[in-house]
Amino acid sequence: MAAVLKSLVRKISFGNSDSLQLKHKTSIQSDTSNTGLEKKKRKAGKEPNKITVHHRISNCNNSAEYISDIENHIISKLLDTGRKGVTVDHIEYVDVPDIKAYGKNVKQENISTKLDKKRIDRMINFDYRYVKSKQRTLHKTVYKHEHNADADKKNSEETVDISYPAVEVVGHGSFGVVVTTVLQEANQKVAIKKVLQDKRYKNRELETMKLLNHPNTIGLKYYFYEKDEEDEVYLNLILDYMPQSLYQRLRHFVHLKTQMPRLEIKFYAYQLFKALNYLHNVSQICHRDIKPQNVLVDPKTFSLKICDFGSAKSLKPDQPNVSYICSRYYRAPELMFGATDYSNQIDVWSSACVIAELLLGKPLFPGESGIDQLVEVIKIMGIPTKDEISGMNPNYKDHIFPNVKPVTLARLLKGEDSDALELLSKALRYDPRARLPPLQCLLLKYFDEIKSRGTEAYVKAQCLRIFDFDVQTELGHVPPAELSTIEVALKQPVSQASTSL
Ligand SMILES: Nc1ncnc2c1ncn2[C@@H]1O[C@H](COP(=O)(O)OP(=O)(O)OP(=O)(O)O)[C@@H](O)[C@H]1O
Repeated sequence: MAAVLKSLVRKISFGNSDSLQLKHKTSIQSDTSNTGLEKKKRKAGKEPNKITVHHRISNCNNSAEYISDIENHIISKLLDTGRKGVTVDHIEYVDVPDIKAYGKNVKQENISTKLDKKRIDRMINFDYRYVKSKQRTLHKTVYKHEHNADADKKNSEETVDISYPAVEVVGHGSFGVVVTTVLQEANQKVAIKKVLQDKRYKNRELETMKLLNHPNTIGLKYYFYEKDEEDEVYLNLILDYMPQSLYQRLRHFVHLKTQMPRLEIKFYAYQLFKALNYLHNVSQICHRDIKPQNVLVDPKTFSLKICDFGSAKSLKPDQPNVSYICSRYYRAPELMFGATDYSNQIDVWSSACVIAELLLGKPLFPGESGIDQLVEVIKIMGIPTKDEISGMNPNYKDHIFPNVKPVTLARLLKGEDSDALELLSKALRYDPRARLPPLQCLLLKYFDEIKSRGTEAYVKAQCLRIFDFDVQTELGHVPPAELSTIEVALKQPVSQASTSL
């Protein structure tokens, strides 16, 4: 089977032109010769200089990973050749192999139907224009972002000049490209996220990032705008650099057919909830798209920072919010029930899904569609009770559910210690009001291991300063009567904390 996997070959064809072709909407075709676009180009005598890339994928677990692999391949090709104005015309399926999914052989007889068409369309229509040659040094005048803790004073917006060699693409999503580079003045590695700016609106991601100042959220250093030849404005966010996303880190272990070390998971889980406590209570922001791709880590130090605040929002109790947010596998059930008055607790559900995925090596609820997502949740968590449904969305009347005997979290996690199960079962409650808030998650027994003095884990935790909480801000929402107990419990195992009180 390995041989078949290794020979997974895809053909990617793209054309080269100085004028922009990216506004064209093309569709995926197994044969380009008869597409409307091809016919049009031939008629106009503008057949672009065609290149076919044979792309060899060594391993591939799912369609998203497969597409992202192709995308990265195209971008590195563009960087190598210094090409501009490239359009991906089509993706052609050459071979249909069996694919290994999380260690199991899965027959992918019809991969083209399994691929997420939206994602392929996005890639075909993706703007590759600003992928520039590796060689040049860029000089920019940028706004320097300095967080001002004093809420009355505005964040400073002085401009400074920076320069950096052009870039290496590390990732891209629906809204832009992320590249990494080194700022020459400070010899500092950074990531630059470039997004198309809708002139009619303030960019919410920039506004959100200006509010943030926490070791577990990605920091904004500078930002600048630039225009392309078509007068489109792009916003560039210059961010703290982190070596990997949790998605990449997990893939590393899956490919090695090993598990992510349990202690490493614990460090990430702790910092994830610590970041949520800050976002929800200090910045008053709900991230709304927690997923492994949006959690960045440094596997050497185990430090963690949440990124991508493009969907983040300050939720106000009297204002409705869209329920079609958050990536499918990580979507809280109240969103699937169409709630528009949901709370910050949707992030707790998503984070628990991420932690479960690290433990299991595969997504906990891998729904294939919006509705299938709820079925996946019910398969493990069981059918929600009437009260739970009302806690998610009191207006939801349609109560027909598949009659399934739940697998249960306990059975799914039977190899894990009971403390991990306690954390997940308290964070994965249907009713968001019963779901444990982030600060309470940090007090669970699961985290005692990293609080035990004299251990290596404790030394690592001290280096990361993960037990440092700002009492005024991060613990500002704690009732005064509970503050000292919680402060102690955050720093040492709960049993020790209670004996010292
Ligand atoms: N500061 C950073 N340091 C290193 N890599 C980063 C950084 N920010 C983002 N990345 C990489 O780029 C990817 C995409 O970033 P981000 O999620 O912010 O973009 P996006 O366009 O909003 O993506 P999506 O639409 O998929 O949510 C991340 O998954 C990560 O791999």
